[in-house]
Amino acid sequence: MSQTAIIGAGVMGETLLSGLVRAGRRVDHLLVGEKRPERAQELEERYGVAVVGNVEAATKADTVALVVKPQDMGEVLEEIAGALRPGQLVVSLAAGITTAFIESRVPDGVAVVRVMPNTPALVDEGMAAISPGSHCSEEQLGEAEALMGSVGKVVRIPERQQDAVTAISGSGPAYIFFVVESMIEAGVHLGLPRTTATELVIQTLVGSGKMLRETGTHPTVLREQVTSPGGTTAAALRELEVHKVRAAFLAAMEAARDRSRALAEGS
Ligand SMILES: NC(=O)C1=CN([C@@H]2O[C@H](COP(=O)(O)OP(=O)(O)OC[C@H]3O[C@@H](n4cnc5c(N)ncnc54)[C@H](O)[C@@H]3O)[C@@H](O)[C@H]2O)C=CC1
Ligand SMILES: O=C(O)[C@@H]1CCC=N1
Repeated sequence: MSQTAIIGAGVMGETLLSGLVRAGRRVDHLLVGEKRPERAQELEERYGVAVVGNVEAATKADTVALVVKPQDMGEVLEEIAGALRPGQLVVSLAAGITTAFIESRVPDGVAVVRVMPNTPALVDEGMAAISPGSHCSEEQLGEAEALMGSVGKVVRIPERQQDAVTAISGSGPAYIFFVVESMIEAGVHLGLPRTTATELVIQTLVGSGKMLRETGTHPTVLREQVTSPGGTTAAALRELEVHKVRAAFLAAMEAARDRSRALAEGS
């Protein structure tokens, strides 16, 4: 069995680590590189995984997953480049960072795959989009697909779509949680106990998500089924249109896409 290293074990690094462990990956086939000593200790205690220096992780692993912030990527690549060798696979989960950026900092023959994951991977319901770099074989892309497939769904996309994907599914869970928070607050304003409002909103979200996935029916049709002529839903949706919520979603996701592009330029 090949060795996989995860360099940068914050929110997303631990999400991947925990998913691999849940999927049955032996911890002695995993290595972690993590800068903060207290975090390293926490992960060693929680998973029994070896936390080692980045250079050791990169040397021993066949697949190296880079899960540091985009701003830290240059420093990490500089540190591990000398330890990398042709045939290894580097999988980057960082927003904005292009395969060309990584390829220009690692030895020739190291394959690179760019991934945009999301946090529902923590409950094996992740959505990841993967794009191969310029010297990545079908087998190596398949390895990255299997890595992310252990924590959810995976799609292959051209790299030029990665900034848009980051805006939709990468950041997407935050928008959904924002809507959930807003609906709970509204319930409290309408006089419901907070616990009741929370239970109502979460189950409504889960039920609606399940309907979308299991019926395959278009969201517009599902929305129309809830909207009785002259009824309560029509009254609410009219307010959302008056407040330009649809336009706000478009502007928000354009801003996220633009921020992903800017991260590639190091800002
Ligand atoms: N949190 C999210 O929802 C998503 C995050 N991502 C990407 O994942 C990457 C990580 O994001 P988060 O986990 O949220 O950030 P985070 O800040 O929680 O984790 C980053 C980790 O990297 C460690 N680190 C920093 N420099 C290091 C170095 N030189 N060597 C070893 N470890 C180092 C930090 O100590 C920290 O534990 C980012 O590039 C982000 O764009 C992608 C999709 C979703
Ligand atoms: O906010 C961010 O930059 C990262 C990338 C996608 C989700 N979180």
